[in-house]
Amino acid sequence: MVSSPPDTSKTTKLERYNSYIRRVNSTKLLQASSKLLFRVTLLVALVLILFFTLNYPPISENPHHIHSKNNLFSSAFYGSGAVWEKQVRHSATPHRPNGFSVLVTGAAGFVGTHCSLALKKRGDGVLGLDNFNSYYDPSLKIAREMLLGKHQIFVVHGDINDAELLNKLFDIVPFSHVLHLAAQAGVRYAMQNPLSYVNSNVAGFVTLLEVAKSADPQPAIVWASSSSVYGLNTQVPFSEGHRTDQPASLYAATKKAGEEIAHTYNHIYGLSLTGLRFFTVYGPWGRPDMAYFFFTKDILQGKPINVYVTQDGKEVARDFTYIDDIVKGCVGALDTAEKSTGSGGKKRGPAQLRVYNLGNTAPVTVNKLVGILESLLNVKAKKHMIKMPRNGDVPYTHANVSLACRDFGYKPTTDLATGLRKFAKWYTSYYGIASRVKKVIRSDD
Ligand SMILES: O=C(O)[C@H]1O[C@H](OP(=O)(O)OP(=O)(O)OC[C@H]2O[C@@H](n3ccc(=O)[nH]c3=O)[C@H](O)[C@@H]2O)[C@H](O)[C@@H](O)[C@H]1O
Repeated sequence: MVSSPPDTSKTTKLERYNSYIRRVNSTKLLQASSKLLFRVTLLVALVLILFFTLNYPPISENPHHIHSKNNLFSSAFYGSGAVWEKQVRHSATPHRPNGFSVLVTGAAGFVGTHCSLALKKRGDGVLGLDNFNSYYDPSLKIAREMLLGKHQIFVVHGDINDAELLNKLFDIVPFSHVLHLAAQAGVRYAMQNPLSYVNSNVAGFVTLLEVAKSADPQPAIVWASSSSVYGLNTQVPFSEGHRTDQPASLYAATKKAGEEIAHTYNHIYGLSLTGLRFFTVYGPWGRPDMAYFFFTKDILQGKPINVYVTQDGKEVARDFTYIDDIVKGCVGALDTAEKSTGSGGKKRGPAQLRVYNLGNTAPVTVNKLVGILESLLNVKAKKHMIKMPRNGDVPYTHANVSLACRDFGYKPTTDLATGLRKFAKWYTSYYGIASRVKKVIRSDD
């Protein structure tokens, strides 16, 4: 018996129909998912655009992006655009007849903040520039920036090595002066991170000078050199004419290089340049990497501190200089700075080239400094007297300031005990521990 083939016509139809439905469904699914994908991509793109627009420079470089949104003057939140330019121009515009228009580099730094406030207070226009690097706690720099913001001083977040940004700032503002304080500071850190000194103190300085020499008008430049350039010099007190060709640290060597570079730009392009050799500056809003600052912190926390003595057991001393005296010196140097003589990158005649010591003229041993802190804080320090490590430190500094006195009346007026009391008062209030350290508060009443 021959069996007839089974009737598959029904099942075949059904299968075809099912396969058709599957195809339709998968096409629909494909269309739906591509729509979804398109919308998600659009959303991500929008979020990214918003993120990068609102966070220029990037968050990693702009740690205070959250609080700065609401403060017109507290941050260069936009790296370009009409609003940003308006802020730059407004901040740099003087508010007194014949007032200066000063670009302050390192404006969120210790000396930069104090100088910016002093200049603004007397009616000069001040524009800050700072890269907010993390050499020490950037939150302190941010707090300083907020203080500047309260006084209508705008700080651009940027680096002195960014020639494009510098050119842009000079395009917007015809700066009469630059107070150049941005630098890699710290004597001993140079052994850990030597290239950061070359990058900021040499390359950054040259970048700034390159822009300044081409600017029209060329600004007069006052900049921070350092007492450390005296290095192994043994003649005291240190005078500007003494030898400075034996730096003891790379920090000192880069500051000395800055002085030579200043000579070159003055010689070739007619830039007016004044270098100020600061002597161990201290005070409120100071640098946490400096001994007086971290000694205060450690003493209050009951931690031991290392007090250095020389290799032959002698006490180490510094010509500690209070910040207000340094500010007066910086302002005096700006006030007496002559105009640069060049234009369009060409020298038109000889220009001013100066170097001054700005110190206190009264060296104090580090041991004595610790004694003053102990009495202010009412805490006994756990002192370890150890031999000064061979890391670039010098045993002694002492400034002769007669040149600065002659040329702009520089006369330091704050002794170490008075200045440290002001520092300790600020420190305990800033870190919210004033009530624990009653003596500081009482003594300032
Ligand atoms: O005039 C300058 O041009 C420089 O001044 C400052 O350098 P210095 O004078 O070395 O200040 P700072 O470190 O506070 O040490 C103070 C004293 O404490 C001693 N010191 C230091 C550390 C320690 O643990 N123990 C100690 O005894 C140490 O031996 C020293 O005797 C700036 O930091 C620098 O950026 C630059 O501006």
